[in-house]
Amino acid sequence: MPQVRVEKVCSDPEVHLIRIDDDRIKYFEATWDIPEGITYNAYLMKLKDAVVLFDTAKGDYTDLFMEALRKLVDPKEITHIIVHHTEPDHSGALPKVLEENGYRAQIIGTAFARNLLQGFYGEKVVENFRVVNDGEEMQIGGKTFRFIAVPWLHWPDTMITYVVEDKLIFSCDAGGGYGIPESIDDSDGKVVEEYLPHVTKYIVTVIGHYHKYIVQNIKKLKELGIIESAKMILPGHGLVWRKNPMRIFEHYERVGAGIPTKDKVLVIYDSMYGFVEGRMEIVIDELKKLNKKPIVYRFTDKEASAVSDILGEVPDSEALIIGVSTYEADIHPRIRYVLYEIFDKTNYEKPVLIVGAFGWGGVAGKKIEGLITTSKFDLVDTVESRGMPAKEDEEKLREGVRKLVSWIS
Ligand SMILES: Cc1cc2nc3c(=O)[nH]c(=O)nc-3n(C[C@H](O)[C@H](O)[C@H](O)COP(=O)(O)O)c2cc1C
Repeated sequence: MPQVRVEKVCSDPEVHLIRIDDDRIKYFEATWDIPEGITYNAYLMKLKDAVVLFDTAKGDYTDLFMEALRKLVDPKEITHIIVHHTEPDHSGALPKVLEENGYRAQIIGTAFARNLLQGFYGEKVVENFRVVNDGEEMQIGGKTFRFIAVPWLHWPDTMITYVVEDKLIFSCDAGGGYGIPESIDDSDGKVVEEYLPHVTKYIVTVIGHYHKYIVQNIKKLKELGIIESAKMILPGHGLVWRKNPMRIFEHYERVGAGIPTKDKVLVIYDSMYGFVEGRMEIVIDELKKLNKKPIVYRFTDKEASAVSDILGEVPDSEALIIGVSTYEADIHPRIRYVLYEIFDKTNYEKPVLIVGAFGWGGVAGKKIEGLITTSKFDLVDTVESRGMPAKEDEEKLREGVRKLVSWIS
């Protein structure tokens, strides 16, 4: 059952986190398996003559959100609502907030955000909307709020807010992750270590399609000098970063650039009746002999891996091995979908070995080769043959793995 956590994260200025812990969700964006759940973070800042709300929560949890908000402030007293990104997991409760606010608050966001809010919730919601441009500053309650556009992190509407005097970055989706961390901030190293793989999975599934913008936007923020000096990063999902604020953007940069973890090789395969699997056992054995660490995801008649988990493993892998059967003169449907998402969301310059099995005419290997040609990945070799692997197939498979490993080193 989703819970709400309300905690003061900063005393001067007074900032409260309102975090909805969504453990009911199964498929984020109706697609990505997230048994780890997700949080929706909003923040309330109380200043001398202003009360500022940064984002809201998913519409399903409007009542929970309003209850928490009312404990902190009479919604009528909210003077400004900053909308960093209009995706409904952050904006769903906005119409209700405005209704209880009596439409007094000024809403602040990009021109894109204004149009999207109007489309999602109607004209009334944007009546008092103030469009801000990239780099624009506003004085609110004695503080300087600088708004910085970070387009495609994760939509074209997205911006972050930098509170200049206090060096606080309200970063919405940028800096966020899946999971429901047991603490609210990064003070516990163990919590951070458990959380970061969920961040990687979030980055690739949610922002991966635009991953070049991760690198570009972080470069932009670094050039503005606000990341190095940030005292706190307050994202729209997951942990608040106040012990080591740099860490989350360093992690984003590593994922964006696809920096590998030494010796990690991602192995993905389908096998309907065990013929591909027989090949993969040889491949995995050879990888281990060469001191590589295979991470294996499979699709069989007994198990199906979550595609979101597979995608989360790609950025820090040194190389990929794809095992595939030919299915109705095409790539097996499970692998077809996985590859579609890999090439779309995690398109990195990494070597790939294809291992295939077929019955009467191999097609899958050739089709994957074609897909690799139009991606950033590099084809090392294709080892494809009929049915049960013969002795000479085994030698070719081991040779293929050796080629892949020498490509990495
Ligand atoms: C539904 C289905 C469709 C298949 N389509 C083809 C095909 O179009 N061409 C081919 O050469 N083999 C085809 N095969 C045979 C498999 O590719 C072959 O048996 C392969 O060894 C399967 O490996 P696996 O048991 O590890 O999945 C098909 C098999 C099945 C069950």
